[in-house]
Amino acid sequence: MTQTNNNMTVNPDLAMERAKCNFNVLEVTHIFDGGERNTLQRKKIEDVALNSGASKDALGEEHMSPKEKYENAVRKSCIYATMMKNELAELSGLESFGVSSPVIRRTADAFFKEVSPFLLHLGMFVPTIMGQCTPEQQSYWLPRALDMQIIGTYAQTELGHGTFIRGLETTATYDPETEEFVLHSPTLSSYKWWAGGLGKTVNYCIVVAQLYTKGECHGTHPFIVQIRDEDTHVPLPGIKVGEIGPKMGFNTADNGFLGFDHYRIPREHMLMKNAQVLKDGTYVKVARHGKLTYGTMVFVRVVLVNEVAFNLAKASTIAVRYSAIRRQSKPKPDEVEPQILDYVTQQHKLFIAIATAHALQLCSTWLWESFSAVLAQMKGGNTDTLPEFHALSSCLKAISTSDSAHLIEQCRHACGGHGYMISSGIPNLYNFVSATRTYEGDYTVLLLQTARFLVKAYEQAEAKKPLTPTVSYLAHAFSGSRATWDNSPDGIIRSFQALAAGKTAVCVTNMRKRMRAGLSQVDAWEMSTIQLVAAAEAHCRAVIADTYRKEIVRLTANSSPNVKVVMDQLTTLYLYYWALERTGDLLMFTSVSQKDLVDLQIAYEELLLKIRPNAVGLVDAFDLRDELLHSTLGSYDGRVYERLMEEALKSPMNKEPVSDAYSKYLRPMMKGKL
Ligand SMILES: CCCCCCCCCC/C=C\CCCCC/C=C/C(=O)SCCNC(=O)CCNC(=O)[C@H](O)C(C)(C)COP(=O)(O)OP(=O)(O)OC[C@H]1O[C@@H](n2cnc3c(N)ncnc32)[C@H](O)[C@@H]1OP(=O)(O)O
Ligand SMILES: Cc1cc2nc3c(=O)[nH]c(=O)nc-3n(C[C@H](O)[C@H](O)[C@H](O)COP(=O)(O)OP(=O)(O)OC[C@H]3O[C@@H](n4cnc5c(N)ncnc54)[C@H](O)[C@@H]3O)c2cc1C
Repeated sequence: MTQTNNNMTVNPDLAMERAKCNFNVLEVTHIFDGGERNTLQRKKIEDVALNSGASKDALGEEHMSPKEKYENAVRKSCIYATMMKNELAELSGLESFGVSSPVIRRTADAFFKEVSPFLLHLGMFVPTIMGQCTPEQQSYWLPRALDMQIIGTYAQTELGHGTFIRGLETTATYDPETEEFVLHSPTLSSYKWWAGGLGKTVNYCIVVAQLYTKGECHGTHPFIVQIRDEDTHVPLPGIKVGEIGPKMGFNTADNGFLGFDHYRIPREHMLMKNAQVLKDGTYVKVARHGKLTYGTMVFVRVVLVNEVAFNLAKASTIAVRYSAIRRQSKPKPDEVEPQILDYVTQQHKLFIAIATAHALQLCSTWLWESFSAVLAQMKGGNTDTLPEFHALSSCLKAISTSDSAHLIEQCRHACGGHGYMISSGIPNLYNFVSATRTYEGDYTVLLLQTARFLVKAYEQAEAKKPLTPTVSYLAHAFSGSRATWDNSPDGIIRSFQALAAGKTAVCVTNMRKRMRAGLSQVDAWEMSTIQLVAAAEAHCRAVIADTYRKEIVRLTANSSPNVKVVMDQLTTLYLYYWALERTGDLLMFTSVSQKDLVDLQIAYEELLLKIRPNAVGLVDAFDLRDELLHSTLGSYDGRVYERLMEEALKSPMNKEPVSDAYSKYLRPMMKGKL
């Protein structure tokens, strides 16, 4: 058991599940924390952040008005930020510890059922200062931002444009007379829209605007802009700012709008690491790659893979624990109603969620390490690996957010009616994660970025030129025969690669055909985009499967035999699941036969039964404290029905025996007096 409480009464079904788990849960926790030392450190941090009870609300957040919810979120953000500066900072010592560290995320999530109004400050404002400022600018802004003397956000998206950054309309025109930039919003569609914390919380923001100097436009560049008085918080003259209104989720994030009326900022407030405007207005390009100003977005895409893996782990913990205590139906009349976890269809819904949380977490660590390597190379002036990394981070961001949102919704389905309750915790998880599919680059748009890279790589392979590591499998795309099917894990990964190569080849062939028929290159590309998205998705699935498998083999090399077995079962389940989801593609691009697929389905079903006894152990190994789950259905003790009733009784609707609506409306209507 990874979470103990001596006085806790645990639901007997959950206790039974824990007793029959045949592997060492703590050993698996250590694997995913990156070692025992990290687990101990994380627990220490969680104890400091959560044991005081500061994360709790007197009244459930869901019963508050929007204004109360926001104020409560600010209150807790301030408590949390102060804790981060003091107690938590002192406890840090792990190499990866930082504002975006998964450890911080774990504790922060206990404070916020939705999100903190400081999310963009820590998630994008601070990283932009770190990534886009010159050393002098950094030494001025960073200490103030880290100390929370100023609070900022990242205002890039406008009413009219989000995806197409080059289409942004806000202008920053340099005036050499005063050595200032004049920020202006020329149209309604140029108003900044969406930035988190902008509505009411922040006093500064990064504004992305079209830079004009000496009458010439140099494209979009980032600026640091003060929008509210540092003392009174009143918006400064020339600034029009407000909150954008209720959303599906993120309702404590005060996403905002922002317009400028010829608003002046000092020249030094342009972030000048990658490009500069000199005092006389001369534009100087510093960076060797034109897209380095997009760096914060790339950073957040990397962070998001971890973010959604964590939220999927929460949803699967809730749904698996609930499925262990929930009994329903009577397939065998002489026996008691089974736990719903015993239904194979339920296992099919849930075990892939556990495996995906593992796969994405390991991919996120691997992606983070690749990112660090790319950054190190860029420090030395080498940007050669950036295109491959952009392609990789784009597709991993797209697929991880989309798969996680889908599987969190599947976890809700697995909890039946109770999963629909806000108190189950799942709706908030879904609302949060479904937004990640859109923000920081829409799903389709990012997969098309990966597809651009794949097509270029395919053409290189065709010309027998060397390929970068993540697409090296394309070299085998020209053998002329279909890939040989083999149901071993490595064989299935090779088939996924064959599928990605085959789909890319189809796209290239179709585009060439269309161009021969007279279409322009742009139109031929456009007509092929459905298939290009599918090719990029297939590529990404091959990358995830390969990384997951390799990392598990590496990380369990010294594990105990039962841990090795259960981790191997889960990776195999992941491979079988996706092979069975893509049978049509496998029939097109590999030698797989109908019999092979029937056999694979049976092997998959048998695997579900093997994993079943360890299901609760597997989610316990995520080691998510109850404070993080915010769930009546998923708490460690499994007291589901008691918690559901306790929460229902907290509803303000139950405060009065008879609602005012009775005397106002119901009674007059029923007595015919309305
Ligand atoms: C107390 C509280 C505690 C709280 C805890 C806090 C903890 C924090 C942890 C959480 C962390 C983060 C949470 C953050 C929440 C974020 C909320 C949301 C924010 C946002 O959404 S910000 C806005 C994001 N916007 C986007 O992503 C826009 C998407 N669009 C694009 O990226 C691009 O425009 C594009 C990719 C669609 C195309 O760009 P464009 O300029 O038009 O280029 P093209 O001409 O198409 O391409 C030219 C070539 O350039 C290549 N390219 C494009 N982008 C890149 C890149 N980034 N890097 C490298 N190369 C790039 C492109 O591929 C082309 O190449 P080619 O010509 O094919 O060779
Ligand atoms: C909760 C939330 C928080 C956000 N926070 C911030 C923030 O803090 N700061 C900030 O600057 N922004 C923020 N955003 C904005 C976000 O980054 C954008 O909404 C996102 O990048 C998508 O852009 P869009 O809204 O312009 O969608 P659109 O591009 O208009 O997408 C609409 C549809 O058009 C399709 N489409 C668009 N272009 C193409 C194309 N070239 N090819 C094929 N299909 C295409 C898309 O696939 C999609 O189906 C936030 C958004 C949300 C939802």
